[in-house]
Amino acid sequence: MADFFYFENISYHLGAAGRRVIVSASLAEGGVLLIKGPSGAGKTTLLKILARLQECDSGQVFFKGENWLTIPVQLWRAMISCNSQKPAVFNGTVLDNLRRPFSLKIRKEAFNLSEAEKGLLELLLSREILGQEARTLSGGEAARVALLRSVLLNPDILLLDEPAASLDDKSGSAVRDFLYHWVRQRPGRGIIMVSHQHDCNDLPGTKVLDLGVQQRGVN
Ligand SMILES: Nc1ncnc2c1ncn2[C@@H]1O[C@H](COP(=O)(O)OP(=O)(O)OP(=O)(O)O)[C@@H](O)[C@H]1O
Repeated sequence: MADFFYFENISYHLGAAGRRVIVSASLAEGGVLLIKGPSGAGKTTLLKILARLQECDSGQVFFKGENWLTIPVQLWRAMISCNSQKPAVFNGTVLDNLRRPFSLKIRKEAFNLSEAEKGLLELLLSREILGQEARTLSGGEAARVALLRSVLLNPDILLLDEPAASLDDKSGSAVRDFLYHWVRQRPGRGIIMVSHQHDCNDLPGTKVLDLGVQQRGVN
């Protein structure tokens, strides 16, 4: 389904007087869109725009046929969940951190402990980590906990900024397996991911938007 999620002529500047980027691309249901390009090409900025955390100069985004501006921003952010390169870690244990957004979110699902434990194991983290102070986690552990927190909230689309950047090969591979399983596990999901990993390109349903090569992306 080509019109599951797409953006048209999204235009933005890199910094106050920086280069102008104009991009268009689409994401199929069950698919993955990889955003690539050199450092400073505007990959993170594009993710923030799609998450409605930052304004663009012009352009439109459509999700399931609806223009983004017709959807309240809080609802949009619940459906289109963004994980930054520097994951937010709050005071309290890992369990507190995983539970935290359930008291704030718009959706009605309750926190599911067994789903959280299953996710931890799939991400090569032990159940015992639930009792650990979240601020004592390593960078790679914190990144995986933040990813799990987003997934437990059951978004439609995950926007991920280099989810495997701080991980060793084994953990990075577990994260990629987890994500590719997640996106196909239920209909109505998709992933847009900034990634420098080359091993994702060949996976079925994966498209690449290269901000270093072209300003107008794939359609
Ligand atoms: N809030 C801001 N104010 C000023 N300049 C900014 C701001 N945000 C981003 N930039 C600039 O815009 C450019 C693109 O930044 P962005 O983080 O999108 O790049 P990137 O492609 O994700 O890079 P990297 O691969 O290094 O993470 C950079 O030159 C950055 O300094």
